[in-house]
Amino acid sequence: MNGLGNEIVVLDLRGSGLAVSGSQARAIWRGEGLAFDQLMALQEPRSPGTAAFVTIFNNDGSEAGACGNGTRCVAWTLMRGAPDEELVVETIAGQLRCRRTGESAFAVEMGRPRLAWREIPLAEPVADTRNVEVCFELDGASRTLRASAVSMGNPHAIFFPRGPDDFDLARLGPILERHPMFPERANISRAEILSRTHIRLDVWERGAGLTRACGSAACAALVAAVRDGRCDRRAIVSLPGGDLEIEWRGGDDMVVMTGPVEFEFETRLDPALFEERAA
Ligand SMILES: N[C@@H](CCC[C@H](N)C(=O)O)C(=O)O
Repeated sequence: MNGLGNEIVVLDLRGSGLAVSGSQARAIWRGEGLAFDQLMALQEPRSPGTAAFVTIFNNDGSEAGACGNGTRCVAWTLMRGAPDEELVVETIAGQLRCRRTGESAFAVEMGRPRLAWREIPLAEPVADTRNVEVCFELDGASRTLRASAVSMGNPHAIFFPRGPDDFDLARLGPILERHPMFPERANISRAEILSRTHIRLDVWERGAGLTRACGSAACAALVAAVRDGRCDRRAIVSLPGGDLEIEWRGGDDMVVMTGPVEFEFETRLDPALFEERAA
């Protein structure tokens, strides 16, 4: 499947008694036609009232606590052929309520943003996480950039450069993703405020690189823009793959992401094959 071109494999392991490891996820990514940005592995629910437990892998085999585009794909998969219009899934970061808003469109309550330095996490105390100083060497010269850091269940650093040419994401993404300030690495975004209700966003994803869209980054970017007083609480976030609507609700602090999904194809995997490839 894909969510705005963010390539997602939904692997339904419910009822199989199987689990997938990081090295198996990497092996699946090498399977023919299966290259993904994220793999969403569905397992039996762990908490009452939830439809499935979802383990999220990036294509480098690392695990993530959140994936907005992938969660919409999971909602589509779980609601397929069922009359349900709403369900809750669980990840290591918490429970996410998903609601159908159109034939192939879903709204996901992505959780409350975590803004304290320990929660993101950052490597050292930072009083104002809207203004995190990141120093590094590039071409033999020292550079300092400032990011707004937000966790949406996964760590995000949002940069607001003067113009897109001031921030070469393909070059800076891999350096900043692994910067010592981000002990669990970070998703790196370049954001441009087009108006109070419109943000343009490009994302270098932790564990996956440049992608056409990243739902949790879109949420983090709106939160960062609202914290700076630059955007209203509801805005369109335009990514290379298309638009997401993001709202950071004032009442309950919840961030809600709404957008489409696309089904591409379905196949069956032989677990033995991927055991061999992972070895
Ligand atoms: N594509 C995702 C984010 C996936 C996880 C991320 N790369 C991480 O490691 O935190 C999205 O749509 O949110």
